[in-house]
Amino acid sequence: MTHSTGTLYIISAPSGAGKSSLVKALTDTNDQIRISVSHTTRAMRPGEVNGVHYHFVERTEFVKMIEHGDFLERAEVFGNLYGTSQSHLQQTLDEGHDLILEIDWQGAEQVRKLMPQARSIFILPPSLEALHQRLTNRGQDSDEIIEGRMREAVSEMSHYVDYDYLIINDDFSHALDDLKAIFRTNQLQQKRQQQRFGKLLAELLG
Ligand SMILES: Nc1ncnc2c1ncn2[C@@H]1O[C@H](COP(=O)(O)OP(=O)(O)OP(=O)(O)O)[C@@H](O)[C@H]1O
Ligand SMILES: Nc1nc2c(ncn2[C@@H]2O[C@H](COP(=O)(O)O)[C@@H](O)[C@H]2O)c(=O)[nH]1
Repeated sequence: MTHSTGTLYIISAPSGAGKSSLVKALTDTNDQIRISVSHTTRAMRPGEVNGVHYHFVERTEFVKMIEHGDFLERAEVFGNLYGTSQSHLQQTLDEGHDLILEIDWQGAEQVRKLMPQARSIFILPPSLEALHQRLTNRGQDSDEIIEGRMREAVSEMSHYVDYDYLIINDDFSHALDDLKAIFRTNQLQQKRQQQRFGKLLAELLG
């Protein structure tokens, strides 16, 4: 019996493109996939729960965690610090679960260098107008914050070429089908590799 580790997925998108909504819908129907909970110094939004949406920490605590080498990757995004803690990451993969990191392009670059086997997906909105509308409709950020995020959107989107897969989130259910297909394909490939490895091992061991 061979043991298969899970796959690490990086998912990036400009703020408001629908990344978290798609990831939540995906994991609601697939219990093999886990979502990494990042640390952030951003203020908590109404309805967010500490430890569920993020680990909300003060900047001083975040800096201490950097000094202790606690982060796999970290970045300053829209004036706040965000990072992926190393703890639980390898354990989750070793348990055979796929793990999703919802991180920006700077974090994605750092993870690719450390874990080149990670698969990466970029999500684009159908247009900048739609992106603005989604940020407004979400009703969670002030106009000033929304304008700041819109200013960063084009620069964030220019990094889509570095990713393995590109999804356009126009119609939500179509985008979700695309996302599910990526995971299904990778899970099949993993299974095939596992079977080949098992066969090879059986041959070698006689
Ligand atoms: N295909 C879609 N059509 C219309 N609205 C959508 C679509 N996908 C997501 N939304 C809505 O757009 C808003 C932003 O989505 P979401 O919070 O998932 O974005 P995000 O990329 O995770 O943003 P952030 O990076 O800021 O966390 C939400 O209100 C969500 O319901
Ligand atoms: N490099 C990292 N980027 C992260 C991480 N967690 C989230 N993010 C990025 O921040 C923006 C804004 O998120 P919001 O919750 O404030 O809307 C988001 O689009 C991600 O790209 C992380 O751990 N590392």
